[in-house]
Amino acid sequence: MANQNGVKSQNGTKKNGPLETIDLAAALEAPEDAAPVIARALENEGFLYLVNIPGFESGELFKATKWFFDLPLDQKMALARKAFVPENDNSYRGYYPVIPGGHSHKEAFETGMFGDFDLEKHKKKTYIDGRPLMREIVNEGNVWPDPDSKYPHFKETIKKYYNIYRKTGERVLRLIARSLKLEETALDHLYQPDVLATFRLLHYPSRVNIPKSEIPDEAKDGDTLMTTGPHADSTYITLLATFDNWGLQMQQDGEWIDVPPIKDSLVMNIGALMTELVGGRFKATIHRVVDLGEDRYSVPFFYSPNFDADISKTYDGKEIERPGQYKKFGPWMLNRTSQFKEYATTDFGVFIE
Ligand SMILES: O=C(O)CCC(=O)C(=O)O
Ligand SMILES: [Fe+2]
Repeated sequence: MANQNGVKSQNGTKKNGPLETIDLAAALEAPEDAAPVIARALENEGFLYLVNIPGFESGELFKATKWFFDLPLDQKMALARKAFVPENDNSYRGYYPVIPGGHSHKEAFETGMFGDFDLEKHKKKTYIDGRPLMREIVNEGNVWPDPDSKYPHFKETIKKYYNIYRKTGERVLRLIARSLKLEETALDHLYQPDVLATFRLLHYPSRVNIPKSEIPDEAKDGDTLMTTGPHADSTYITLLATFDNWGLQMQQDGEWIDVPPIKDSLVMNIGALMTELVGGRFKATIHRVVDLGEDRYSVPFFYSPNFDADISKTYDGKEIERPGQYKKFGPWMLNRTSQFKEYATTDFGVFIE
């Protein structure tokens, strides 16, 4: 397993195992020092750690996450997306249960858009030939467990951490803009009025006690049992709390390398769209999650631009060729999302300019 103790690298920044560690509070004080370190980490590993993140305290988020998944299944299913419970109204946000039979073995609770966005205005759904509008699906708002439950602060806690992750993403993107020799705020307009991001609480129940013969081959790599198979993330940047869990591994030179837990850190990695927008300069590194015999919890935030953000050109103005000729972020992202089994039966609706 990788070394969990930080070692000093030559430029004085701390490396934890294979990865660079960015002290975010210090990076905000001296962005000109941090920006090149971030760029180098994204070019070389595609992963790094953020620590000393203003406002972020993983224990509080873990408590809320664990509380949610400990709810009885019927209370969680009351929040399930329409694809799982047809009488529910929520198509995009909410809960999805474990879908047995694949490499991906997890339940999730998803929220998004808390910023300045007026969700009430967007609650209504319009149908064209029986199909909803894509824009309204992504703006449908969040669903919440019964407010009379024993954990009345769940919604406030999730909202608080959504905003901490979002702010962190914005800060890191400014450092990335700087590292690309752009104005620090050059990319900000892509993230207003709010990001079309997903904040996902995850629980991976362990399958070690299930007979091996009942576990699908796609979840096995020799003797290693996976709970999420090898993949690259789709969008811009992923910010991920792994709490004190091992299990996350990234691929480097054909080897699987552990990404060990570090207290109060967020692991950050790059998605495929960011790779395209920076002309291939940053890596969308393949990673997976291994089942180590215990239930695992994690909380990623898939930080993305807004629905209408133009993704047709690189940041230095070169046309991007991609299948489907998607020019706007929203339809591109939903097409990609529908390729995951958790969304395969979801109708994301009709796209109108
Ligand atoms: O749970 C983790 O540690 C990683 C999750 C992940 O890779 C993903 O959701 O894309
Ligand atoms: Fe991932």
